[in-house]
Amino acid sequence: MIQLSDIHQIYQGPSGPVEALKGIDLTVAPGEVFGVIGRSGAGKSSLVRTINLLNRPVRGSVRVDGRELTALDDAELRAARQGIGMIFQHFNLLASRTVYENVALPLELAGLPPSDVRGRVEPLLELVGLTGLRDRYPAQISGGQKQRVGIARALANRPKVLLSDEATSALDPETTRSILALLQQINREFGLTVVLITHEMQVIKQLAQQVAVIDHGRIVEQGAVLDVFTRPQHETTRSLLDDIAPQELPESVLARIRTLMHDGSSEAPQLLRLAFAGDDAADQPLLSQVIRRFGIDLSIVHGQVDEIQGRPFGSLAVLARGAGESVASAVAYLRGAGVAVQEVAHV
Ligand SMILES: Nc1ncnc2c1ncn2[C@@H]1O[C@H](COP(=O)(O)OP(=O)(O)OP(=O)(O)O)[C@@H](O)[C@H]1O
Repeated sequence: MIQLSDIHQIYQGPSGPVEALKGIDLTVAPGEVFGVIGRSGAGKSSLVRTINLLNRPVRGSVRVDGRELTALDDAELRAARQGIGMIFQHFNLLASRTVYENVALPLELAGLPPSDVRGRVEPLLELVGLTGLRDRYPAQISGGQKQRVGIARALANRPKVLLSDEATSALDPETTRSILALLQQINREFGLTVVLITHEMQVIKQLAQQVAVIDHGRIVEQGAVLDVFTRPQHETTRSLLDDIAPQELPESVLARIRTLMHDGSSEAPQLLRLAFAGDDAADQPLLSQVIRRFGIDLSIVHGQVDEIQGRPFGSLAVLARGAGESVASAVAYLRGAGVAVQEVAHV
């Protein structure tokens, strides 16, 4: 649905050129929710605004729904943009227009007669739960309600793609969850392709199926959310994941592990960090299997289990103790069963 190839963006800053995007390649499949995450200044806004050419790259190709947008003239681009809705962090509503009139605006601009406009706007207000607030002005509704207006307006032209530029960053956690649930409903009901940018892993966790991590204008890691969460490869990904799943063990736990590791027994235990995701690895009694099969002892020293879009995702720190190669064999067995195992050498 979306294909970005070798995208470069350079801005003229006060102290010289700023290279904001340095050769981005990205493919988003139809109907997918694709998240782009990065720290402030990484290039997220520049990237998402490239997809509808609000931001025209200095180099590279932007293909959306089979069309090369960079090759279109102004009129063609305006028409193509009707297929790409967008929502914003600060909602960008017109203060002088009511909720209804804000949602109607893109349809009026597209030249639809008022009766057709009504036929489109009313179901959209119902979809986003704002029918009762249709005559209010933006100043008279909450932030979450403003974003619902933004979503209804973005859907007015029945786009195939929805771009979300930090759409929940100005909202509290509970309102964020309800807006993300609405976006998920829209993605499922209409098969809309969604590209969202965020600096919060929580947003990726709740909504995205695929994720790309952007750092200093480059994609440093990308893949299915479950894979990236269980096997983060890049330092930036690990530090972003820290917000929802701490990558380092707390000092109090490390102190306990040090005591257990030096308790004077003949076999020094090995500290293992296990990360599992998805139904297969989580549902099997893997720990009891390796204990029986390889005759090892396992003590769980730390752990947490969470959920990504209804699928289990968790991490455990265990001390494994066994004779000869038994722990190494158990590690190989766990890896074979889809568990990411990290052998921690120094505590
Ligand atoms: N119009 C501009 N002129 C000059 N530099 C810019 C312009 N827009 C963005 N930049 C710079 O380009 C880089 C990427 O900015 P961008 O806004 O895309 O990042 P971001 O990841 O969205 O950050 P944030 O989350 O803080 O908005 C930053 O160094 C920023 O300062």
